[in-house]
Amino acid sequence: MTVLTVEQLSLTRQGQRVLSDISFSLREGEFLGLLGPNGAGKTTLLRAIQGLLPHEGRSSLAELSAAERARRAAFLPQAREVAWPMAVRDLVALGRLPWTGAAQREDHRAVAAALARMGLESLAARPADRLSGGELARALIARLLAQETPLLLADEPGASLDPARQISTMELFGDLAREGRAVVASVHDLGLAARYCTRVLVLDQGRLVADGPPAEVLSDALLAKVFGLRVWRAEAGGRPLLTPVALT
Ligand SMILES: Nc1ncnc2c1ncn2[C@@H]1O[C@H](COP(=O)(O)OP(=O)(O)OP(=O)(O)O)[C@@H](O)[C@H]1O
Repeated sequence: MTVLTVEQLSLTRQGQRVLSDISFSLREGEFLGLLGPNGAGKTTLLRAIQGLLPHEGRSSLAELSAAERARRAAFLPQAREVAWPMAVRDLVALGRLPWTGAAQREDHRAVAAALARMGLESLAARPADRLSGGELARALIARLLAQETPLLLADEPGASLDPARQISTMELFGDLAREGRAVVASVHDLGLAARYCTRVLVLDQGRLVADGPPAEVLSDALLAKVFGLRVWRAEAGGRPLLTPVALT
């Protein structure tokens, strides 16, 4: 089933074309990596498809009412900050607001499951402004999970996480996709994207320059042209492994 349709989406900010004619659709079961150099338009696209920025063209998600959109899609923004010193458990429970907005049994289950999935049980009562950067990042991912939406949108979910937690987060998103949800994540680590995403979109200066399975899309020619990189390649368990080794 299609969970998101984006058609000819374009966006201009302060006279500059930031996104040009982006079209793609996403089905349940897909873990889509949004790739591109700094300034390529990844954050702008993640926000525009939710209707958070005025744009031309269409996004099926942006057309929904705010309440319905919150039941369809959860969003992890790039900024890892909390405005109040609320307990981690309460921060994660904010993900439940689109559903009941009250402390129902289902909300407690979803919050507990999200805390457990991010290994945060022992920090649940800690005020969120007294967490390390990586712990706060995990709490915000737990809030994303607690929303229990068919579609998850995450802007650099690996930012601030140690290498093992970056891997476990990518594995978690892969598991969610296999369970029938759909995930879109902007990712700078090409190795992680190649290994865990089922599909990648590559943006370059606001244009969609490639869309497909990582093993096909992340060719030497594309990586050199878009990222200015050479990579070392191997394969493990049927999945591509790649590590940037030099600037071209
Ligand atoms: N508020 C703004 N006003 C004007 N231009 C903006 C604004 N925010 C971002 N831009 C521009 O839009 C373009 C795309 O930015 P965006 O943040 O979407 O890139 P990105 O691919 O997410 O980059 P990064 O990898 O650095 O996070 C950039 O050229 C940026 O300078």
